[in-house]
Amino acid sequence: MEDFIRDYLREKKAFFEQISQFIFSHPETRFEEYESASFLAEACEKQGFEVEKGVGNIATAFVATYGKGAPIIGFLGEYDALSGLSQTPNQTTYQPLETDIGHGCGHNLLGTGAFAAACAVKEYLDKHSLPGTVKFFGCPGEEGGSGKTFMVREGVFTDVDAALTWHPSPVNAIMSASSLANYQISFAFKGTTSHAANSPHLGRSALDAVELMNVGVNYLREHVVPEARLHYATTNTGGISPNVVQANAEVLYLIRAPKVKQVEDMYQRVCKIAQGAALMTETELTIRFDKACSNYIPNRSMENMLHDQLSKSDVEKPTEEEKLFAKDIWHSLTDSEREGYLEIIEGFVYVGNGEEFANKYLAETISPYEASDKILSGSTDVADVSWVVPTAQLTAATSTLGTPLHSWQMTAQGISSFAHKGMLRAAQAMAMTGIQLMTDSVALKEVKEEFQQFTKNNPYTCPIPKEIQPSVLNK
Ligand SMILES: Nc1ccc(C(=O)N[C@@H](CCC(=O)O)C(=O)O)cc1
Repeated sequence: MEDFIRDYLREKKAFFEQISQFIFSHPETRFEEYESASFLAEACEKQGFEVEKGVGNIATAFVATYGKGAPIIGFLGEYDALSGLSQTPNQTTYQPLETDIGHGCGHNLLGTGAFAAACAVKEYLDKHSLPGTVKFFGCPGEEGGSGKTFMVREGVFTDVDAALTWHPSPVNAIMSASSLANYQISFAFKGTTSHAANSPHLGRSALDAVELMNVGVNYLREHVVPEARLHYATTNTGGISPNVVQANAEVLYLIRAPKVKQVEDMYQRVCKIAQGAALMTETELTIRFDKACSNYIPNRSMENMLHDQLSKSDVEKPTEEEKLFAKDIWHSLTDSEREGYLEIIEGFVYVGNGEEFANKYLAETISPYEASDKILSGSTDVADVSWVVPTAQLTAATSTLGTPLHSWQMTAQGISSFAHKGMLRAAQAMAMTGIQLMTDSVALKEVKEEFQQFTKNNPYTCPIPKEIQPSVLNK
């Protein structure tokens, strides 16, 4: 089986690279991934999958299905990009492009790798006339959108027995840690315009309200759980004229903590601060819930399987050219980024002291597996899938050690030959685990029992209120 998967993915390397390149060169932000989603969906159709578009009431979400009956194994693919992260690929200096959007989190690789895994499983099922269904989930809006959380709420994953996914990074490891739950909410203040010099007493400044709210939240930070994170972006400053009192201003808050309940409590307190700011400035406050996601629930049985398969994965060694490119990327990082390279990979649950990386810029080894009880300081909507379907995720080395996510260097390496090798390594490990789950009923049973054990005592509630629909980025 291993040989079949490896050979299949090697043979189709150029095909998958071209898909990753297409997504990379059509970067689109949350819920506007029209080009990327149709390209991938069409590729699924051409491979013989049946495609249902617009699932979960999201235009850029889709499910591609192949096969018959149980078990149903799902691969989760993302393809959204980020604002502010455009960069000329394969360059080692900062060279943003005219378009502001770029693949600074490697989702062109993520989506394509998961698709490649689904294709490899399909080929294997075909060859051996095996029962079972493979599904590729086209999941939009991971960045600031929680697309999968909406999809979970709409029942898109209901019939799936197990789900697999991965994320690009500088190392090969099993992402066995939890992640932070979060809420994203917009606070809009409405005041009264006025001449800022002639009649300032008649104006009521919405911008003042935003500033006072931010000051209030700065004081809140001292009194929340230590893992909590509170970020904000001022999405409307009210205009560019200092001599006009700003009548409309808006701030978007991202509130994170290990548990949804903790996020909810902080959210209630942030709302009080916003109300206080409105009271102080005599402005009117409108609160709009934007999106939310849960904390990630690991499945140890599946992680063990995934680690065994990842350890069997085999890709071509880095070339001299790739090593030189990586060296230049390494030197483009700041001192703190280089010094903190271990911290970054520990965030992906790399286990070790880094000694195997001495004088190296690219990881070639597979990290030992550890059932981590850590909580990553980031969030992912894969978390909501993990509450309703047994889920496991790995990470594969696609970038130079020290490369932070959401950096121009991450975009710069997004379609490099090394990144594509990592993408195919991830596809191999996921496909082999998928087949194992489909053919070894004892293994699947163990995975499902562990999941049921958890859900029995921890029922899932979607953190996004019923009436909230996905929305595009406020540009
Ligand atoms: N394996 C990973 C999965 C997600 C991320 C990540 O950066 N996620 C965004 C998602 C934010 C959101 O939930 O809106 C973040 O934490 O800021 C990082 C590594």
